[in-house]
Amino acid sequence: MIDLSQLSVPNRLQVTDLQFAARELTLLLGENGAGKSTLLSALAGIHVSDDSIIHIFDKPIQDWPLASLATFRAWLGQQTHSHFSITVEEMLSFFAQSHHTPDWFDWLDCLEITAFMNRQLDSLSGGEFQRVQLARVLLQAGSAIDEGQAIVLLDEPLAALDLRFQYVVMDLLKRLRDKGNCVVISSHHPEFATGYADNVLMLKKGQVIAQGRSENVVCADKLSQCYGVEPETLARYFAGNN
Ligand SMILES: Nc1ncnc2c1ncn2[C@@H]1O[C@H](COP(=O)(O)OP(=O)(O)OP(=O)(O)O)[C@@H](O)[C@H]1O
Repeated sequence: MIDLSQLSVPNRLQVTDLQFAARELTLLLGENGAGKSTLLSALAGIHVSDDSIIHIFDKPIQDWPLASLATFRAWLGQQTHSHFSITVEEMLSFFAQSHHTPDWFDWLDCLEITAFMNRQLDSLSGGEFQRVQLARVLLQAGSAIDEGQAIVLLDEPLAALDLRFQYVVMDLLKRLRDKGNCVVISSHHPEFATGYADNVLMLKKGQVIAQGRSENVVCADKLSQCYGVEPETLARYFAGNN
């Protein structure tokens, strides 16, 4: 679905030859400032330099009008609060108007949003707000997601979520992937690579330092290189997760 031949953002990111396929969930890992958001926003068609070569469904990304992209590309940026004094329901129904799908109710149920539909957006906790943002971006591309034809790009979808909701969201993303959608997310939770991600892409200082199947990439030496954490510390961390 996405074929990136070249992407160059001076002093931020330099990557070549990356493919993101249908029915695959890719996890982007990397320390703060590694370039994950820069990569995701370029794949989303935002801030793409003229000399970048990225094809979405075989068409150069620069040739896609943003309004067309928005119908099949779900994009979650990093946003921690709302600038609007409206209710959750008002905000979500704005996105529901043109893309109402049966999955809409499942997503609200799954993300447990129905209980606070009448609350003001700016009164929500960080995790509640993040769940509403996830519902919003899925809803926007709802029809394409339902048909398994969407590209779902989420920058730190697990940020602010408690442990249970981290699993809820990862399970939801896995279901979207299983429908045929292409899912690419960034996260600071490498432990979710196993059992959820088909591929892992590790970035450091704007370069890819490792990529491939989760079991080959998420190992102590590569994580140590990626984050600059001692292998012994990582071993303790992963032992604690078992
Ligand atoms: N608008 C901008 N102008 C200039 N430099 C930027 C801009 N946004 C980000 N950067 C820089 O680009 C680099 C990559 O940033 P990016 O946000 O892509 O990293 P990240 O991997 O998503 O980090 P984090 O885990 O902290 O979210 C960083 O050095 C950052 O300071």
